[in-house]
Amino acid sequence: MSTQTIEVDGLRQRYGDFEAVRGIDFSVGGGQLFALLGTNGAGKTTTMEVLEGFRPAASGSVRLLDADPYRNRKALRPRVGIMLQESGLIGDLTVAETVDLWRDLHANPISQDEALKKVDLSDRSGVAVRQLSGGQKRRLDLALAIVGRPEVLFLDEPTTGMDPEARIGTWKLIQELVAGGTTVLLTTHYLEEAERLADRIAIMHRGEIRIAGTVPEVVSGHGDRIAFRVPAHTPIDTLPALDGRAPEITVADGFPAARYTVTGGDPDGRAHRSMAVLLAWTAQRNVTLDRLSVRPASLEDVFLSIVEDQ
Ligand SMILES: Nc1ncnc2c1ncn2[C@@H]1O[C@H](COP(=O)(O)OP(=O)(O)OP(=O)(O)O)[C@@H](O)[C@H]1O
Repeated sequence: MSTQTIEVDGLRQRYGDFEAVRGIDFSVGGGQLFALLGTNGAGKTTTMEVLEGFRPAASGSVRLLDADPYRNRKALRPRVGIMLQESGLIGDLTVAETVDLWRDLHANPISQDEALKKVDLSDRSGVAVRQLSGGQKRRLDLALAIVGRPEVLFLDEPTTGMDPEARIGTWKLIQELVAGGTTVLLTTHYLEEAERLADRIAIMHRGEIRIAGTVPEVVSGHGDRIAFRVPAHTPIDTLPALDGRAPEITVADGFPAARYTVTGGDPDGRAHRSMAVLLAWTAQRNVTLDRLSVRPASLEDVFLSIVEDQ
């Protein structure tokens, strides 16, 4: 018996000759939220579809609630909530009728009122689905996914198309569900969403998981960033190499801007030693650096370094 609610070992998936998922491993414990991030076409939805039982694993092993999700799809269905990337809502039904239709599929659903309240659609209950905005349809999709009190929730880009207020409301709801013990697998293109919600993340690219862990684990080891602008006409070709790297120079509004990535060489102080070298250079030349900033690598920096590194 597995202690993990979701377990993926060596999963591979093909469409004809094209291998969309190339041997990935991850697991998600009960009451945890795991976020799959990645480029378009990285294989996130394909991975989720295997876990949802829509298709068998071509190779490798996938377990959901200690069962094979494809073979045991019928038995697992009442325990699982699914919010697909594209919804299959019926345009002629009202919001309330749609929720009731889904409630009828479950043994112990939450009430219609509660479902609509959770996604802030109570005032739209009598409106035909076709008249909802894109963001409101996403919220209805979420209500349908949680109506049966699922133990595991699959959310494929849940907040795409939502305005900032709806997105924050949705994050709050997801956090409440996780706090109540629901296990969530989420895909998203919003790095902030993953940072806010996820216990652990994985960044996928071209069918592979390139890095995984908690957000601090994922960004650690990717160094500090030093950035600044210098006055026009400063001899930037004399800027020192820091941590063995020349600066990346761009010109914005007529001012040369420099950026360094500092990854090592200063175990206890990170960018401190590099900063000392840089400030010595400014003192020698009597140059004042404008908008000088030093910060640790962000999730976006790590994401871009993975995507740019073909
Ligand atoms: N039914 C299909 N037939 C053929 N190829 C497919 C099919 N579904 C997906 N693919 C291909 O498999 C790859 C992975 O697609 P998938 O939808 O899993 O990616 P994703 O990471 O979810 O992307 P996105 O962020 O754009 O939603 C893509 O190159 C896609 O074109």
